[in-house]
Amino acid sequence: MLVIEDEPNMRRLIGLHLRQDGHTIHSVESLREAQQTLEQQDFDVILTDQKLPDGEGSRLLEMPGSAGSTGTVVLLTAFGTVELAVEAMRKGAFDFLTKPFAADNLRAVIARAAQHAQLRRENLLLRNTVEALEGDGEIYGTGTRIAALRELIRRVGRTDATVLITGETGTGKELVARAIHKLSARATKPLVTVNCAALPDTLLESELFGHEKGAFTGADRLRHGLFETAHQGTLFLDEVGEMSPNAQAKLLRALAEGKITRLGSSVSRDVDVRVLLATHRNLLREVEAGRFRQDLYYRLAVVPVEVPPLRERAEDIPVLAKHLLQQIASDLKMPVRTLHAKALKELQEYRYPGNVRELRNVLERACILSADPVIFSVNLPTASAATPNPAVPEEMDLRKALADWEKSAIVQMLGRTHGRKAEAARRLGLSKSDMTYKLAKYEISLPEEES
Ligand SMILES: Nc1ncnc2c1ncn2[C@@H]1O[C@H](COP(=O)(O)OP(=O)(O)OP(=O)(O)O)[C@@H](O)[C@H]1O
Repeated sequence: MLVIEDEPNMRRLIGLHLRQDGHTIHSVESLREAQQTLEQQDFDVILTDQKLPDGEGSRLLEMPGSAGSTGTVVLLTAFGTVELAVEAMRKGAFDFLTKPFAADNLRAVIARAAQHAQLRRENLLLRNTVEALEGDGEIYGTGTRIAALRELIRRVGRTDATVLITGETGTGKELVARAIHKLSARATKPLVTVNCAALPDTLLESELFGHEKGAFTGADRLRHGLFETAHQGTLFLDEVGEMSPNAQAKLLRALAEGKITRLGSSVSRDVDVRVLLATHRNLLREVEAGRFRQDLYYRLAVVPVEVPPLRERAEDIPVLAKHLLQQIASDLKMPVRTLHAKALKELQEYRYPGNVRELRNVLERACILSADPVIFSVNLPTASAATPNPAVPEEMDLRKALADWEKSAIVQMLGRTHGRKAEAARRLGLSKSDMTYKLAKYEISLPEEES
């Protein structure tokens, strides 16, 4: 609790009564001191005298970033100023007490205020839990790579380390972030997620760090940044590779010093936030290209967690597919479909440029289209199926990539046809002379009798 009262006797009396009820109390004597304290720290309940040496206590309700928005405010008013108190309640004060008051009265009002603050906190928590329940949060998979990932999550979960989660799109990076948060000591505090790619530069900054009223055109009121919202909890910055240099500099400061500054403000605030980040980019390459700050990279990459692409863990597909089919059935309110062995085989041979998210889409389509409770065949996008790795990197030599792919397709097909050139050419849709030309071009040699 924060108590703002300039009369020493009254301050002592209030402290005496409330400490008896187990409240922890911080006292100040003026509005100015109160504001400074509130800039550094949040309180559940704020009990303020209305008549303070430097102004009216109810002004706290209007000050940026203070009482009204973060704590439950109770006003102490002199006898005869009840109208003032009622007006303050309209502005968001929780209750008021008229001096002189009975100790019991004080304790009862503060107890209710504390309960209100507690409810508010629980409400926030509940909202987080509901969000987390959207998926059951479990990372499905039976393979060794998923087992290693789970083990790593368990280890970093217990710490407060900044974790950089990398992996292709749809591999489950957000799921990993949720799992880490859930295992941490911050699990009962908020997990706040921001997609850095979804917001333009300046908006991202004000979203993360907040802004004061009037900080820029359109900033018509104070806004708390998500760093403040995530106080004592976890902030998950998705697609961090897309951050502008400006935002990167501010993020670096927040991580290095544990302080943030709202746009348009000169006051820096302490924040206690654990940061998790994800990107589908190779950040080291972004550093080399001068698009990502090196100092920030080294701060982020303390504990890298890599989520492997789905095509490298086909052994996980049976379990994942089963789980996703149940999820789909419940989402679409339809009976659970099962997979025929043939369909499962098709799924395990596909390369999934969109990873688990794509697997889910494929299954959802199959569920909707299949009249049978058993899915015999899934409709996989053939164009991508024939492409070696459709996730296009930041820069590439397309001609070389195509040549490599062509060579690899020919070698694979020759393997399948046990080196029979004519058969391989037929299956690849090539003429015999084309095939001869390409074998020479790629220096593919065949056993004498076959070539
Ligand atoms: N191992 C897994 N077990 C269960 N569900 C998974 C698993 N991996 C991914 N999913 C599901 O796949 C979908 C995509 O996962 P998620 O959003 O975490 O991917 P992402 O890597 O963060 O994607 P992006 O890079 O596009 O943000 C989600 O619905 C998630 O629940």
